Amino acid sequence: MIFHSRDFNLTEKLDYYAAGASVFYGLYYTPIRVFRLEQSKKERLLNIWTWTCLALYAAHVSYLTFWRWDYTYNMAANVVAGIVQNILWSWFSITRYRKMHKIWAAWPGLIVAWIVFAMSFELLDFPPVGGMIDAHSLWHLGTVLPTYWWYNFLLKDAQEDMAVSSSSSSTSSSDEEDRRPRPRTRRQSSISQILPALGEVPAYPPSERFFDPPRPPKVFRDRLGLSPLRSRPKAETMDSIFNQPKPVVKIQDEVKSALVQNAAPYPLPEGKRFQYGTAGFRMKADLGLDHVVYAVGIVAALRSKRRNEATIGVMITASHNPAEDNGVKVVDPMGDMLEQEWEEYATKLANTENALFGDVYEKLTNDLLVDPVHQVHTRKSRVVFARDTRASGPHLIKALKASLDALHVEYTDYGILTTPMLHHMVRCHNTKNSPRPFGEASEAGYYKKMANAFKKAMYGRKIKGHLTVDCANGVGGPKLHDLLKYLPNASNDGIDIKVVNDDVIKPEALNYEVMLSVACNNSLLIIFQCGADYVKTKQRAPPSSNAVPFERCCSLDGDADRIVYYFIDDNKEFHLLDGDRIATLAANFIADQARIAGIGDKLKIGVVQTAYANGASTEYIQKVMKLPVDCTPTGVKHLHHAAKRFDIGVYFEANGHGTVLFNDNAIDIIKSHDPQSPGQKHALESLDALTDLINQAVGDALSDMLLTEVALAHRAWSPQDWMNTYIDLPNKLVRVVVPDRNVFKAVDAERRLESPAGAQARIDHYVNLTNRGRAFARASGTEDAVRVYAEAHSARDAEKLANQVAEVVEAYGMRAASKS
Ligand SMILES: CC(=O)N[C@H]1[C@@H](OP(=O)(O)O)O[C@H](CO)[C@@H](O)[C@@H]1O
Repeated sequence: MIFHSRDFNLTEKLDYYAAGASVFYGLYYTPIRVFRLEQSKKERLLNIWTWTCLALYAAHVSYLTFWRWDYTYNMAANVVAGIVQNILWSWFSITRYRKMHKIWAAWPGLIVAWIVFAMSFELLDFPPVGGMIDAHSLWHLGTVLPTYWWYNFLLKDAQEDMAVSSSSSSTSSSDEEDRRPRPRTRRQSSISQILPALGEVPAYPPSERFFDPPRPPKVFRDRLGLSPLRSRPKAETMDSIFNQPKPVVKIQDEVKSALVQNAAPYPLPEGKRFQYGTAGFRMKADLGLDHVVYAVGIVAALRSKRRNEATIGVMITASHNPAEDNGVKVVDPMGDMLEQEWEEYATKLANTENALFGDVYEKLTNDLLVDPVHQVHTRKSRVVFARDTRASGPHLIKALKASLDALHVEYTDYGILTTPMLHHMVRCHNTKNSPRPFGEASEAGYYKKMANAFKKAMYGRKIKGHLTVDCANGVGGPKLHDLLKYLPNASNDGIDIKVVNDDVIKPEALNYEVMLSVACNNSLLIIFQCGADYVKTKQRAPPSSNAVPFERCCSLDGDADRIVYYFIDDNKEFHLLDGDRIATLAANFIADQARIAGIGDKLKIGVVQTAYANGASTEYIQKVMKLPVDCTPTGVKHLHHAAKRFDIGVYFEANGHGTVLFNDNAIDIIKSHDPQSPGQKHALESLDALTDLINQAVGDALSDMLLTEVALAHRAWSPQDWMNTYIDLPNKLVRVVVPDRNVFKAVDAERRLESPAGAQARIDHYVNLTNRGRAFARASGTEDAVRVYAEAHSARDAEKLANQVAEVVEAYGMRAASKS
């Protein structure tokens, strides 16, 4: 090997400058990858680092060119830059390897060791062997192997990155809107920086990136040339990795038999078919729900492994259903609803005979957790769970623990919580060590976060009069009493709250719209009319609220994940302020604060509704508030997903489920914007407080209640002022029982029926005959029924249209049953 034997002045300089550039580039890139400086929230840091490195390199070249051609200095500069990188990569390897247990994660550290070994030739110089092979040439020779090795590490690291990103995005539902691109953060993810030739790669919130599921999706494999149709030389190796037959993982016999044995008290009822619906499984608690809950424990265990040991939540509740019902649902790592694809696995397990639990678990492990690259099944599972106050809760928790025990899952039992509190806990657990921790995973942590944010968001505003809160005799009652211990009262710039229907001792008192009469002193007394569902469907205040005219009242549902407001006027007329009203109030308030803060034009604010939203509210948002509105199928999982497309997405179902989501871009802007006036400062601080006050994991009645109070106080609005913003179109909701609701398949965000054939044409016919008429029918996801909604210019027309559509549904339902 001959090195530098024919150097000229110019070639020598080019050699040194190029080598310096390569070493300095390493110094530049290493902290970017190790500390993820490419994330949008670290943009400022990245800019500073870029300019520092450019300045260092320019100074280095200038010194050598214009000052002194100094070999010792050049060597020292390169060695120092190299040592810094080596230390960082070694640290990166140790921490990554500990976390992932994958050999390739340790490659950078091993490459460093190799480079140090090769570099020792450079430092421990010796006379050229045979007058030709000197120490310097051997050092260069030693750098050939790590290049190949390093390239492979970058590839693996990039694939891992894409797998993480794809998991964050894979919550897409199948509806049309969900296929639209998500808003991009300002900077692309690291993969697009490493492999720019791949083109655009969607960027996802950094907070979601640390979960690490297997296997990049096909679109990325194609882009990487990994699909069988491409024939690039490298593709064959990678292709064979991704397209090999999956290895078969055998689950230990003792785990399989524990799954079967522990299930013994919870048999699958004969002739029953369970389905994961709009909000998990929901049914009469004594008709086999314990079997379903047992199966859900297995789903949660699998899901936790799949999401890289993230904590998964399980909530036992049937929300607004009657007291004898119960239900169960799974909460994903960021506190949102279970990814849609997994509902199918939950349904499969729930319908599995006890004797087959071990085999089905083994099959799902092989299908979902194992491929030649990822052996996710060896990871741990972590689950947290809670229940509402229903009498069947403790038995169901026992069933859940039985399956978690069989699978050696690490779990925390939170006892009794509201549904949104459990979602909060899940997100807190999973963001504990992330750049955006959600909070403390305890009840006190939840109350403190909300109470502090409430005080800040109020910004000294006064709340007029007290608020009466009907807790539906559900879990919201005791939890609201606990929250009040942290909230200041009105005389201390806080809020006075009168709690009604907070009896959790009588389980049968929960929720109810059901008219129940009991004998009392020889007379009939009507009790238990309470809860958000009662108020919304009966358009009546619960008798126990005893509200005087214009007093603000609100009702929660059984698990406190939805809320509606209402008041009576001086003619004792009832006025409902439902989820649509809360959405318009919140969106209006937030958009105003953003405008006052001087950041209105930097943020995309939008509202998401379902087909049940009153047409007048949609028109008001679009025409008066001038904000975009998206419509999704029923169920908060759809709304939540759609709201993520905005910087600030406000979503509410008309029945009061909903919240507001702030994406990373919005939070960065709110936190970093430099206020130009005291007004701007106030508005920015209020917005900042709202990001904590609002439970962004899921719709939360307690948090929504405080948000509403803050918005009303800032505007100094009475409930009447709020009501006057627009006039609702009269509407009617009807529940139709048919032999098989599944024959009713809806499309276009559930606004039209695709089947049974001909039904939609009949509905259209009646809608066209009605002044300002709108109507639709869809199968419920939580009850065995079809729901019909109609609105029109007058209450009579709305009622007539609803009945006409209900008749269409009944007729087509019967016709389908007689055919089958
Ligand atoms: C018209 C209506 O209120 N539907 C409710 C109800 O769903 P259905 O699929 O309509 O049964 O329960 C869901 C879960 O609680 C809730 O998200 C939804 O808004």
